[in-house]
Parts: sequence; structure tokens; C-alpha cells
Amino acid sequence: MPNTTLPTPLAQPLFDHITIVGAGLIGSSIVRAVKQQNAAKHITVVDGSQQVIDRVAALKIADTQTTDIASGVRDADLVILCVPVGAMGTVAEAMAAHLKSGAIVSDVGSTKASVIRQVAPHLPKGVHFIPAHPVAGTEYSGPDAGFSTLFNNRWSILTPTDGTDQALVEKMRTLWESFGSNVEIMEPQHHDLVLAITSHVPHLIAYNIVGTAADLEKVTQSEVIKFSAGGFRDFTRIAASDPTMWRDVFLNNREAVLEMLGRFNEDIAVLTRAIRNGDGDALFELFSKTRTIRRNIITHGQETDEPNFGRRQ
Ligand SMILES: NC(=O)c1ccc[n+]([C@@H]2O[C@H](COP(=O)([O-])OP(=O)(O)OC[C@H]3O[C@@H](n4cnc5c(N)ncnc54)[C@H](O)[C@@H]3O)[C@@H](O)[C@H]2O)c1
Ligand SMILES: O=C(O)C(=O)C[C@]1(C(=O)O)C=C[C@@H](O)C=C1
Repeated sequence: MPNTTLPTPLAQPLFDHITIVGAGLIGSSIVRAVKQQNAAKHITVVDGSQQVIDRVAALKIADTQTTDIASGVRDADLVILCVPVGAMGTVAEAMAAHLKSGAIVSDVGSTKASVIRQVAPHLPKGVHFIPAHPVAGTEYSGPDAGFSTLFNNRWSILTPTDGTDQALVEKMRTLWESFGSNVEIMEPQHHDLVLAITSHVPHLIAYNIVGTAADLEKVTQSEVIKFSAGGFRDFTRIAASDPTMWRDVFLNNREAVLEMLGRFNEDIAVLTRAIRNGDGDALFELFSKTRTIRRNIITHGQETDEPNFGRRQ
């Protein structure tokens, strides 16, 4: 059975007031985890969409909710930006003048260097910026898709910039650990390179393979659906991920994705040649190596062999 039990809730709240900007899958999961783990005395949700705010109110997951960013961030000790990475700069600019001195600003963006470039210039002196990225998600979006155990047994990466108050970095580590995450500190550029190959390029491959299959003249729609029980079905799950989020990821991690795509294209050319030449040994050698990698992930990593581990479906 997958372990979806969260750590023991905090004896004392870490923050008086947390504000989450963007109450989609990730934002609403944080709201739920904060409540469940007693991480804040008060939690506010800000979202640009009135429809989302109405839904958050109906779900009763936050203490207060508003579309007005100024009043939403005014009393917060911690503000976490959970909007698509392309919207981070606009949100930072809109909230900057209303932040409390001494507040921490964080985010959950899937890319880090670009988010830091967009957000940091807007933040007033006396506000601390500690970017973050929980490496956990699903193909679903919106406030109904969130759940409190999303980050449990998953990595969360912090990418603080030089000179950040270490005590505050440790406070953010404690917050993510209270959600069950394992926390790692990384340089933003290194994060972007690692995530390009482990997350961004795999999503591009999934979008591409599903698009190619759908375009094939000879493969009728019904055949694509009928025979999608195997490997292709796993690709369709990933290819169902939010188009806005992923458009922004590729526009904001361009260099690292292009570098990894270059490597990928070289390797696929080698595989293509092996198939054309009937080089079974080359194929067998690669497939054996990748099988070992998967088995190592299961033995030492945070995965289980169960499909959809840790996800609410
Ligand atoms: N989905 C994942 O698997 C995943 C995993 C880790 C990190 N992330 C990152 O988390 C962030 C949010 O992703 P999500 O999947 O929760 O998205 P989502 O689409 O579920 O939610 C985004 C929310 O942000 C709101 N929003 C958008 N622009 C806004 C603005 N300018 N002002 C206020 N609100 C605004 C939307 O109304 C929506 O409610 C992204 O930066 C993404 O890269 C996503
Ligand atoms: O499992 C999924 O659905 C995901 O795509 C999650 C996933 C990933 O690629 O691992 C996607 C984007 C994030 O920034 C972090 C996690």
C-alpha cells in the first residue's frame, strides 16, 4: 500500500498568516496541507478568477479568499505564488507595494531562473525571497484537483539566492517537511537543467507522441483509443496536463530544454540507426541499462511499482 499518511502535525503553527496566490492544483493542495498540518494560524487565498474564489469558498478550505491581491497579501508573513510561471512577474509587481516588511515570498514554479528574474526586481527591501518547486503533481488543474498528501514522499527543491537568511530557509524547509516532502537545496540554473531532462522534455515527448498518433492518417481515432491500454495510455495521461502551465514552462526554460532536446535527438538518431542496421545488441544493451535505472528508482527512490502512486484519481 502506498504511504499517504502525513507526518505528525506541527505542535505550534510556523506562521501566523500564509497567503496563497493561485488556488489551482498546487495552491489548493498547499492550502489543504497547511490546514491539516497546523502550519499557520490563518490562511488566505488570492486568485485572479472570481469563479475559482467562489469554488474555494464553497470548498471551505481557506479562512479568507479574495480576488484583491493588495488586501490578500497585506497581513501575510509568507506569500506563496502558485500561478503559471509566465504570470509570476505580473503578480509580483501587483503585490509588491502591499507586502509586510519581513515577509517571506516564495513560489512553486516549475522553472526557477526565469521566476527569480521576473519576481526579485519587484520585491521591496526587507522582504525575503525563497523560491521553491515541489516535484509533485498530476495532470489535473483547479481547486477541486488539490489534495493534502500531494507532496508526501516527494522532493521539494528550494533555490534561495546568495545572502538569503539561513534561518528563514530552514523555516521553509520545515514547512515543506511538514507536508511530508524531502527537501533539497539547489542553484536555480542547476535546477532548470535537471528538471529539463527529468520533467520538461518527458512532457514534450508525451505531447508529441500523442499528437503524432492523432495525426496519422491510417490510425483512426477509434484505433488510437482502442489500443491505448499499454504504453501509449501512460503518455496520454501526461499529455493531458494543463496547456497554459506547460506553454509557460517551455517558454521560460528554453535554453535548458533546447540543450537536453539536442542530446535527446542525438541519442534517438543512434537508436534509429541500430534499428535500421538490425543491431540487436545495441538495442538490448540500452534496454537493459534503462531497466536497471527504473529498478533503482523503485528500490532507492520515492516511487513504488504501483501506477499512480500517491495520486488521487
Ligand atoms: N501541475 C503540476 O504538476 C505542477 C507541479 C509542480 C509545480 N507546478 C507549478 O505550480 C504552478 C501552478 O500550477 P497548477 O498546476 O496549480 O495550475 P492551475 O492551473 O491548477 O492553477 C493556477 C491558478 O492560478 C490562477 N492565476 C493565473 N494567473 C493569475 C494571476 N495573474 N493572478 C492571480 N491568479 C492567477 C488561476 O486562476 C488558477 O486558479 C505553476 O507555476 C506550475 O509550473 C505545477
Ligand atoms: O506526475 C505528473 O503528472 C507530473 O507531471 C508532475 C511533475 C513532473 O514532471 O514530475 C510535473 C511538473 C512539475 O513541475 C513537477 C512534477
